[in-house]
Amino acid sequence: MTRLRNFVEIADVAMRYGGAEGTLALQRCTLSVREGEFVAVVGPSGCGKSTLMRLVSGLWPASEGQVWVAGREVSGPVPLVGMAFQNPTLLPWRSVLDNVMLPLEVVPAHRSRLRAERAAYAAKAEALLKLVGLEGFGQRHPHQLSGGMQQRTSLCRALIHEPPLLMLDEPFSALDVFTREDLWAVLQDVWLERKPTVILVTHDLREAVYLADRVLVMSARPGRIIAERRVEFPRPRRLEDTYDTEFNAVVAELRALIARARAGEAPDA
Ligand SMILES: Nc1ncnc2c1ncn2[C@@H]1O[C@H](COP(=O)(O)OP(=O)(O)OP(=O)(O)O)[C@@H](O)[C@H]1O
Repeated sequence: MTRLRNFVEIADVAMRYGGAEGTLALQRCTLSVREGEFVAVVGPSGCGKSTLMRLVSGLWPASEGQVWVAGREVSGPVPLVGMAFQNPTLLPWRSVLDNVMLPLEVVPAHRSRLRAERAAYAAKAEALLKLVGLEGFGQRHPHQLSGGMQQRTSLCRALIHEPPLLMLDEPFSALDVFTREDLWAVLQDVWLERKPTVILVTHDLREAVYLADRVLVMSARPGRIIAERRVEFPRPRRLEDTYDTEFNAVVAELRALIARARAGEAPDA
C-alpha cells in the first residue's frame, strides 16, 4: 500500500517495550514531516524521542499505529535513511575514510556501483571530510581522533549516500560548545544545498531553533506531540542570531512548554 502526502507520517503510534507489562514509551503519537523540511523534536528526558527515531528508521516495529516514510509503510529498516547518534559508533578497525564509506557498502543502490567507482566515491568522502574540517584525516583510525572529530566523521557517514531522510539523535550533545556550533553551521549548509528531510532530536533548544523549520514538543512519557512551534527566521541563519531577542523569545517559549510537559500539563490546559 502506498500513500504520499508527507515524507514522514506517524499515525497514532504506541510503543511498549518488554511485553504487556513493559514500559509504555509512546502513546497516541502523531506527527508528519514534509519532504525537505527540517524538524527538531524536543521534550522531557525519557519521553520517547529516541524511540520515535527507531520507529521511523524501521529499527523497531511500533506496537500500535502506523509509520510511513516516502509513501511506504515502514516494516523493516528504511534504506533511504542516514543516521547519526550521540555516540559516534565508528568501527575501530576501519580508517576514517572507510568508516565514512560504510553506508555505500550497505545500501544496495550504491553497493553495486562501489567496486567500479570506488575512486569517485572516495573523492566524495574526502570532500565531506573537508567540509567538516577533517581534511587529511581519512587514513587515521578512530582511536587517533578526539571525540569531536569522531562525531564529525559520523556526520559524514550519515551524509555520504545522500540520503533523502536524515535522522539525527542528539548528534552534537557530547561535544564542546564551539565544536557543536561549528557542526550546526555545517549541517545547515548541507541542508540548504541538498534539502534532505531532517528529524533532529535534541535537548539543546538553541540548537533546535537555529536549525529547524519547525520544533515539535513531546509530552512526558508516554510521549506524544503536544505542541509545535514554527521557526521562520531567514536562512542562512548565523550564530550571532542566536543571541537576538526574538530568537531567545522562541527559545523561552519552548522552554516553558517543556517545563509544563515535565509537570504533566498539556499546553492548552
Ligand atoms: N530497549 C529498551 N527496552 C526497554 N525500555 C526501553 C528501551 N529503550 C528505551 N526504553 C524506555 O523507554 C522510555 C523512552 O526512552 P527513549 O530512549 O526513547 O527516551 P528519550 O526521550 O530519547 O530519552 P532521553 O531524553 O533521556 O535521551 C524510557 O523509559 C526508557 O527507559
